Amino acid sequence: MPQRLRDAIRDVPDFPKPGILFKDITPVLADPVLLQLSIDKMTESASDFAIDKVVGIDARGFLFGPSVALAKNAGFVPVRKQGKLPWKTNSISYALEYGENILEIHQDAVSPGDRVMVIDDLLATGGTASATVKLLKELGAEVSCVIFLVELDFLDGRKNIDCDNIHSILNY
Ligand SMILES: O=P(O)(O)OC[C@H]1O[C@H](OP(=O)(O)OP(=O)(O)O)[C@H](O)[C@@H]1O
Ligand SMILES: Nc1ncnc2[nH]cnc12
Repeated sequence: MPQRLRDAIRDVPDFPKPGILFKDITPVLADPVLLQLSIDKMTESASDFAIDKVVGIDARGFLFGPSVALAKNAGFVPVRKQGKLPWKTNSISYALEYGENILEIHQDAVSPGDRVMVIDDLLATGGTASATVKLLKELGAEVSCVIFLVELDFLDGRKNIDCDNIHSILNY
């Protein structure tokens, strides 16, 4: 079954920039069996942790985060690209495999001592996830684990993320 998941992820060369091999997860989303499997595997990866909040990263972390949050009996918190969150925010600039941007979180989205799990679809350089972990730690949260569907091993992005428990369902 994980092989079916791996086979469903489509390689798109030179997107969004020349030289980038883009891993397209939309065929996984379109298949209810593979979507459920992805959510189940991501949830299982965090089975050792009691979690107060699941944090999803804009935008593809939102595709899995709320379902995993429900499975973990936890709330969901969005970390968003700049200018999308209406209340008081903390922000951080970061670089990713093909650009740079600013991420924001609501200042009241997590409380000091909250045990949080971070979810995204893919780990490349780790710039995005590392910035998210920094935002959460600034607010006093305890980042229990960081979970991805896909990890690009050759970029070694996990070394940039300040968390002892990083797990991916599929490695390339
Ligand atoms: O490990 P990194 O090098 O930081 O790259 C990984 C990030 O890049 C993608 O997001 P993107 O910024 O393309 O946004 P999207 O989810 O809105 O497509 C992906 O969903 C991760 O969030
Ligand atoms: N190669 C890649 N494929 C899909 N999403 C990405 N985000 C960063 N790098 C990526």
